Amino acid sequence: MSFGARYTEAVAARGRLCAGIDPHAALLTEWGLPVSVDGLRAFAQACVAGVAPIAAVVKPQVAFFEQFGSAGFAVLEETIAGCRDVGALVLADAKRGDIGSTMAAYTTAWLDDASPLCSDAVTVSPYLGFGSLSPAVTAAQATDRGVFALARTSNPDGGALQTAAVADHGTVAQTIVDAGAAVNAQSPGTVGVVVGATREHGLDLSGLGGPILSPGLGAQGATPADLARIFDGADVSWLLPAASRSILRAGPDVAALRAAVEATRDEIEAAL
Ligand SMILES: O=c1ccn([C@@H]2O[C@H](COP(=O)(O)O)[C@@H](O)[C@H]2O)c(=O)[nH]1
Repeated sequence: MSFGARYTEAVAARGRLCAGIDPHAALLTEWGLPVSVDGLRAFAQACVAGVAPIAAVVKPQVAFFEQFGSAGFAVLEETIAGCRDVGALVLADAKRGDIGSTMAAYTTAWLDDASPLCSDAVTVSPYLGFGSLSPAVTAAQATDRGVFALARTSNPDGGALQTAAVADHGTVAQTIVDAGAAVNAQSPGTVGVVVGATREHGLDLSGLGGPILSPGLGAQGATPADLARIFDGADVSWLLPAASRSILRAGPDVAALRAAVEATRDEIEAAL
């Protein structure tokens, strides 16, 4: 089954929400956990129990595991496997991007069945040129996985580059959306794009044919009503709003985490 079909099935069954697993040091402390690998593991296990069984997509933020070195990566491996075991699609938020030959190694790490980090999809940075992502795109097509390319990010600094004009093609961000659309015309849903919920994006997303990951809800200030306004006219069946801290602050109680996922998802559904 193609990634687009797997994604559509997951969202139909569990609702439109990507729940982030972002073990910030401040959250570990709020949860009464030590800022250590043991704390990281306890945090991640609570997310596997409280978030992954009900969210359509979970997005571990790789940076928060990576900061603990190899022991952190071991926890990430357990977390990815645990989330997939309970039926969530795992989108590794690694934001990888490099020249093609190096991109091939990143692709092996995140999208190859033999890798302990293998996920259903991975975030990628297209700012070395969309073509540099070819190894990941080709692997995703061959294995029914996905890549999510940064287009118009949620942070205030992204605009200077991403909204720069490109002759006859709108903006830099629009070229990324259009390059993703060209891939999706061959293999629906393979390429998603990242478009933040924090501001107007100015993009034509109508021809993408793939998921639109929209971070920025909650901790970064965006609301479900903002989503409805910003994506008015887009095909919202592909829209995947994402929230991390605003859900995770409900922990460490597993039932409270579940309730926070459900409440966020229900607010999104009511607004869209
Ligand atoms: O444009 C982007 C791309 C990625 N992110 C990531 O999403 C989460 C957001 O966390 P919150 O706690 O909900 O703010 C985080 O992992 C970012 O690296 C993004 O925010 N914006």
